Amino acid sequence: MLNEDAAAITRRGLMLVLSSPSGAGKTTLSRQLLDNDKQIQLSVSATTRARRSGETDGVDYHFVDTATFSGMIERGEFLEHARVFDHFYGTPSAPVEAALIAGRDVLFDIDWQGTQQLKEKAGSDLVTVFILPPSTRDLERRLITRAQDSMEVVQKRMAKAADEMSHWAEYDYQIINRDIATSLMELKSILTAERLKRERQVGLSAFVKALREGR
Ligand SMILES: Nc1nc2c(ncn2[C@@H]2O[C@H](COP(=O)(O)OP(=O)(O)O)[C@@H](O)[C@H]2O)c(=O)[nH]1
Ligand SMILES: Nc1ncnc2c1ncn2[C@@H]1O[C@H](COP(=O)(O)OP(=O)(O)O)[C@@H](O)[C@H]1O
Repeated sequence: MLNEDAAAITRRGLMLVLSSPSGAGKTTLSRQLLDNDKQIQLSVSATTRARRSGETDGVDYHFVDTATFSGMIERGEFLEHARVFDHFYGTPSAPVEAALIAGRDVLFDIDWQGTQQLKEKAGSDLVTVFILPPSTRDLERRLITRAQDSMEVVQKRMAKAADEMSHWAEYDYQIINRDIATSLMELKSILTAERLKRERQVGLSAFVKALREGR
């Protein structure tokens, strides 16, 4: 490798997990991160929940029925899957494996149950971030202003928020999502620092060897 190749040092792809109580802002943050950074791609989950307006099948989720979801479990197509609220959610393995092999990073918007399963499988490839709302009132307001769920579903999500937030300390990083621009900057900083970790830059020894040999 030549010294001019510093930008091309082989790097191991990482798996960035975002979790939060529903409504704290992880979908908004994920979309902005994906728009800002072409090295990371979203792991598109399969779900049995109904599509919301503004969501696209195959982009935000693969919307499937329960029979299709069960078939995917039986064929071992999921890296992890869990029941959240009244629906099933799962991460298809194949796209994740392909991205990591190609040295690309993968973003996961999954709950604490999925995060625990991924931790067992992926170990140090995993970087986990928990998003907290600034207050309970803000969380409720965000769920209501999103206007995608009935009041009954909003109440269900609020009732589950305390339970979800109890898992905050299982994550590597915590971001309090007051304003989106600051949260995005914090998330990008985490990603940048994690990419620079020695163990992820697998091409570094060869690069330094070439530097030391004056090549
Ligand atoms: N374990 C697991 N959780 C998922 C997956 N996809 C989404 N989730 C989680 O399911 C929960 C509900 O997601 P959703 O219905 O989109 O509502 P949201 O909370 O408003 O984003 C969120 O906590 C997501 O992070 C998945 O593939 N696996
Ligand atoms: N920092 C923020 N300040 C104000 N509103 C926000 C912020 N982050 C997200 N929102 C709004 O809150 C609602 C819920 O956000 P969303 O990203 O769908 O949350 P989640 O994916 O965690 O359920 C959306 O209407 C979004 O526009």
